[in-house]
Amino acid sequence: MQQLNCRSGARGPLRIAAGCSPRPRRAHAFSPNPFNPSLSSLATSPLRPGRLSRSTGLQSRLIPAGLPDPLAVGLFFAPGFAALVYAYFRGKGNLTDGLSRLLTEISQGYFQPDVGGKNIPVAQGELSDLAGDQPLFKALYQWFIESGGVYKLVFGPKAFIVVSDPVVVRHLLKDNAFNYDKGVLAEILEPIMGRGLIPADLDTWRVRRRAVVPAFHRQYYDAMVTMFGRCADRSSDKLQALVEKGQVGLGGRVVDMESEFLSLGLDIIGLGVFNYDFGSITSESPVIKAVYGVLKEAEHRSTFYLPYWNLPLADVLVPRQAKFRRDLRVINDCLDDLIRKAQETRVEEDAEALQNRDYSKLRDPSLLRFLVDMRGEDVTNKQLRDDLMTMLIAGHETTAAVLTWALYCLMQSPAALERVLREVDGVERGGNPQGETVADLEACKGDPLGESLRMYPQPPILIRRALGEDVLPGGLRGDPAGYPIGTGADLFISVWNLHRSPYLWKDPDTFRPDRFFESYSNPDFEGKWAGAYAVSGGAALYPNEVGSDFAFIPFGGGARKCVGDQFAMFEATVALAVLLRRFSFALEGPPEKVGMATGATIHTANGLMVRVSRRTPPPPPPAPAAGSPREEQLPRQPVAA
Ligand code: HEM
Repeated sequence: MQQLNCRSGARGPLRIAAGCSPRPRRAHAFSPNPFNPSLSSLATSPLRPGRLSRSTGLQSRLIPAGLPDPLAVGLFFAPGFAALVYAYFRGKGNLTDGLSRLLTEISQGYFQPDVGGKNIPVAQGELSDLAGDQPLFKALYQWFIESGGVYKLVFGPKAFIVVSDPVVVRHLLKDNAFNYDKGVLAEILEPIMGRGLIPADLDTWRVRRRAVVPAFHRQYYDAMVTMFGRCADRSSDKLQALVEKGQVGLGGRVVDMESEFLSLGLDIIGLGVFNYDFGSITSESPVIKAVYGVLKEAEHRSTFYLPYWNLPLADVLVPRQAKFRRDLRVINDCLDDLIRKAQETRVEEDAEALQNRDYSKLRDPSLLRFLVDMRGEDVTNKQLRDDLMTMLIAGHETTAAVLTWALYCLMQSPAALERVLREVDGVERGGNPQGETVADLEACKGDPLGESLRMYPQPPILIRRALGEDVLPGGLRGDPAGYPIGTGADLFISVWNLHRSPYLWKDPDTFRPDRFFESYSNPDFEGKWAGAYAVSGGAALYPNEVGSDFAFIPFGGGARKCVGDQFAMFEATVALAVLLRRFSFALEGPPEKVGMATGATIHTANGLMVRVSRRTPPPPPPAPAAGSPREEQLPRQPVAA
């Protein structure tokens, strides 16, 4: 573990401390973008020890909202040149650090609005200290161990409060959830998702959430599970063909399974959300290319320092912005066409009648159909498009990433894999899981999938911005008086830290699906954290934030919790079951070679290269006698208390 020096009120040439920015909507030009705070594109030197101090809590605004654009543009570019000079004359020669130091001095000199958080410990250092070879969410872990569950991370004139404590997370996501919006994340996503659920302002969110949630109902899931099986069969057939080509003398064929899961995820989300078959498992099309282009751009924006997309004439002057616009147009045209067709065939009914339609006979069971047919929902086409785009993006990479890391973990854990195989061979009885069987699969109830989501949360960081003043609870060993923060304070909820916290989990870095059958508590919380009780095998579909009192938040929690959680868990379960039954997977090369990179989700740095070979499943065991406990058939390894 890297050592960090603590000192109070550090000042001097290396210091970059400033404070939280109060919503500089127009140009928070120099804030690193935390949607994916890897900063890898900025890093020019390896991670070095940073310094921690108690903050003076200076808050800054770089460019006040309301400035005319030409001035904003001038302010936007000028510091870049100045930073070059500054970095040069301060003898460091690192543009990023020079820029950051310069901004600190400017912000401390001229812009010091107060958004609170004065008593929160501050992590300080060069920007390059915070980056390096590893993604930033991993660097955040080191500061967490040093400075506790609430600390401030400062970049130039911006600061983010990093939260890794379940007591504080519960406060942010549940107890005082409506005091927060998505802040910087919404600013990045708004050009793509408009006012879809993720970036939506609270008023829009309330209306759309009420409309969208009923669309995820029992019959819909049954239809989806059948569709998941069909798409997984397509993936299987493709793998089968690849394996047959490479089988002779090689013991299998090396395939990038991450890429296969991305294709599978895209086809599934297209069919489930707007009944559009991308067919990406087997082909390429302009729409698929455009979707990947937009996803890539979203990711790039999340790692880039300057919001070039807000600049006047960016569409003309910045080639990637021009490409982004073209890609967005292709997708929007496709979505508009689907929406138009759905509008033309609209049959209005109330939500209950819609849920009781016979989904086994529906040609279009999609969410779009439901949303268009809902009585009284005079929603604009633009809003519908925003909703669909949001779900397309939110539901694609996330599930693919879960499958990628679940397979990665299972390939290295023969005992866990063996248990999953016994189950999929037994429960499926030769066919794909259907609506009634899928929830019986322990894999679905979360053991391996839940455990891989614990180790590789998607996304690894949630983002919030305070809409009003608040006092964050102190949490474990924090300030007992709590931490007052003001309007505009930006927060990272580090799901990675929470899920790997040594205060919340036994062996946090070990893949151990059985952990969800155990209970865990920590008296150091002095009753403020209820602990995690055994959740698997119970009524919950998967281990979740309720059973862990916000120590485990794979789908967030509270009002803004993921609407697609069950969709995703069913999808991942079916895909895993279908593929594991037909194929054997072995990691090609050492696990470290896989590496980690982060965008909106954690993906591999080098692909998940896997040797795939055919597997002959054993004959299914006899059906269990009515009422016999499942546990007898599926003995589990004993788990240490
Ligand atoms: C394993 C897959 C998935 C994971 C890990 C995941 C994770 C999450 C998380 C953590 C949030 C909360 C974000 C926050 O609080 O800032 C969220 C929100 C959301 N997710 Fe998912 N998600 C997944 C799949 C899906 C799918 C399949 C869909 C759609 C079909 C979806 C749609 C959404 C939407 C619309 C929101 C915003 C909810 C709101 O603000 O009301 N997600 N997701």
